[in-house]
Amino acid sequence: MTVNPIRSEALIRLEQVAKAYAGQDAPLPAVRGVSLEIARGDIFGIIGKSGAGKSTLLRLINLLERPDSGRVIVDGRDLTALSKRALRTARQSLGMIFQQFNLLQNVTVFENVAFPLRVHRTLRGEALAARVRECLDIVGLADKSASYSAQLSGGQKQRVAIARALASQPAVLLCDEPTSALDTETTRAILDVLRDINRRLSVTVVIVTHELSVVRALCRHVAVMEDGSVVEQARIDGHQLALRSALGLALMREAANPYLETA
Ligand SMILES: Nc1ncnc2c1ncn2[C@@H]1O[C@H](COP(=O)(O)OP(=O)(O)OP(=O)(O)O)[C@@H](O)[C@H]1O
Repeated sequence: MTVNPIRSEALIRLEQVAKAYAGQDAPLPAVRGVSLEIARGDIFGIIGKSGAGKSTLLRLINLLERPDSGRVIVDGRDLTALSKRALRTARQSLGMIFQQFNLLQNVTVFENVAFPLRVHRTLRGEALAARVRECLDIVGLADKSASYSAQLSGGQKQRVAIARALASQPAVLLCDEPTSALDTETTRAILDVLRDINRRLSVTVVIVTHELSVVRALCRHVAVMEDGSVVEQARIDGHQLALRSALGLALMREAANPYLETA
């Protein structure tokens, strides 16, 4: 069952989005007609076990995956109805970060952050340099501008990726398992950065994770996914989260006893 709590203002609205990948004999459904709303300014978690369709759902929001059916509405615009060119522009308001950081290896931190601004010709010269410095400052890496990715720790790499995602001043930051490659302490620091960006810059954060502790620490709302469907949505109040679905209860049991964790 998909529950849709009433929200003040939906920045992101998914209407019955479905996506199947080509299989050997028949298409393999990854997301099965999901509808949900994410409010402007929210920090929204998507949790579930491996293969549940979380990453696919996230990639449907910026149309990195195009839905087979359904509509993706961001800030009142139906992305599925846009031309390629209009979609390229619309995507600039949807920043994204990944588990493996996806930095360019052969250029400096500065050039990594400058990359989207150069590609989209948003800024140049001193204005571009000022924007890059501003973004590196937000993630606490102002002193690493001239470093290369190989010289950085995992946490620093993810900070650079966040700075790069912020360069185009997005309204939304889509985060695909951003802390799964990081240790506990670094995870906490990256979650602090994401919380700070949400609060100070009013960026709406959508985060895919298989860790309930990440949802508890960071999110205000969560959707639980199982086998391509959202089986439950819940609000997190002061880090308190009570899930009721069978999967939600299992996730809570596993989080209480990490040795059981299988996600
Ligand atoms: N590019 C692809 N081509 C074919 N099948 C895919 C592709 N991407 C995902 N799938 C399949 O779609 C289903 C959902 O995958 P998805 O990565 O969205 O799940 P997930 O919940 O994010 O899992 P994980 O936590 O392991 O990343 C899985 O069965 C997966 O094997």
